[in-house]
Amino acid sequence: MWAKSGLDVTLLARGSHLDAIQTSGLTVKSIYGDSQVKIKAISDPEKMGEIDLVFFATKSWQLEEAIKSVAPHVSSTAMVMGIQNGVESADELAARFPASNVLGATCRIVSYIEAPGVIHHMGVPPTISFGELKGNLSDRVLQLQPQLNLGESLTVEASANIQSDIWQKFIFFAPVSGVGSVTRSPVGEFRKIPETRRLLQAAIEEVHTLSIAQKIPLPIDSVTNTLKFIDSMPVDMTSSMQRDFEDGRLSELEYLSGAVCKMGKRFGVETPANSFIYAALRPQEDKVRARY
Ligand SMILES: NC(=O)C1=CN([C@@H]2O[C@H](COP(=O)(O)OP(=O)(O)OC[C@H]3O[C@@H](n4cnc5c(N)ncnc54)[C@H](OP(=O)(O)O)[C@@H]3O)[C@@H](O)[C@H]2O)C=CC1
Ligand SMILES: CC(C)(CO)C(=O)C(=O)O
Repeated sequence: MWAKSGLDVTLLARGSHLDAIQTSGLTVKSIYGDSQVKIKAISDPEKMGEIDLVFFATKSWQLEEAIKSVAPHVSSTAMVMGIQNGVESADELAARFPASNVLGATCRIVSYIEAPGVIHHMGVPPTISFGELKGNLSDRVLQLQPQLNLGESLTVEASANIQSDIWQKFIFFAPVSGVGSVTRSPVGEFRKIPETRRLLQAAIEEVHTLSIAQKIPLPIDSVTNTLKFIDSMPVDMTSSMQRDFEDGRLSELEYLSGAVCKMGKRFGVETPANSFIYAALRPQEDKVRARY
C-alpha cells in the first residue's frame, strides 16, 4: 500500500514469497478491492541501502532473528518499529537499536498470506497506531504520520500514548487468544458459557492488574470495557493464535498468555487464569516447536 502511494519501499522477504513478489509483484486481495503492485523485494539486508524507517512485520518468535540480520545494515538515525501482537517487541528492538530510535506500534487487521506473493485482507479496517514510547507527540511522529496514513486502505494514527494503546489491545487479545485456543471455540460460543466467561474475565483482570503494576495508564474501567468489546465481536471470530493452534503452526503463545505469566512472576502479580491457559497449551506448542 505504501509503495502504491509513492513511498520508496523495500520489502525484505524470503523463500517462495520473495520469488513470487519478484516475479509478479505483490497482490493484495482486500475488502476494499484487489490490487497488484510492483515492489522492490530483496532477501539480503545488506542491499537495503539508506533507510529512514524499518518496519518489522514478522511473527513475534521471528523478531529476534530478523533484528539480528537487519540491524548491522541500518544507520544510527533510522527509526524502527514492530507491529507484533504482545507487549514486548519495542523492548526487543530497543535492546539492539538505539533506544531513542524505537517507536511503539500496534495494528488492527485480519489478513494472511493466501499464497506466495498474495495477501488476503479479510476484514477489519486496517489501522496502525504508532508513537513515542515515552508518550509525547514528537515532531518526527507528526511528520511521519501523514506520509504513512493512506486513509481507508490503511489508517495510520499518531498516538500520544502508544504504551496504553498496545496494552489496550493486549488486555483483550491475550485472554481471547488463550481462551479461544484452549476451548477451540469461536468467541460467540465461549463468551456466553458462564464458566468459560469467568475464565476469560479472570484472564482479563490479571492483565489489568499487571498494567497497574507496571504503571501503564489504562482506563479504570478497562475490564468492563474489554468484556463489552468482546461481546460486540462477530460470533464466529477466532484469533490468529487460535488458528495457529488449530492448524498445527507455531503460535505466539509465549508472547501472549506466556508473557502474562512471565510478567506476573516479575511484578509479583498472581496469574492463575493465564497460567492455566499457558499450561494447557504448552504440550502442543512444544510439539510444534520441535519441528522448527
Ligand atoms: N495478520 C493479521 O491479521 C495480524 C497480525 N498481527 C501481528 O503481526 C505480526 C505478523 O503477523 P502476520 O503478518 O500474520 O505473519 P505472517 O507469518 O503471515 O508474515 C510474516 C512474514 O515475515 C517473514 N519473515 C519472518 N522472518 C523473516 C526474516 N528474518 N527475513 C525475511 N522474512 C521474514 C515470514 O516468512 P516465512 O513465512 O518464510 O517465515 C512471513 O512471510 C504478528 O506478531 C501478528 O500477531 C497483528 C494484527 C493482525
Ligand atoms: C484481533 C485481530 C483479529 C485484529 O487485529 C488480531 O490481531 C489477530 O487475530 O491477530
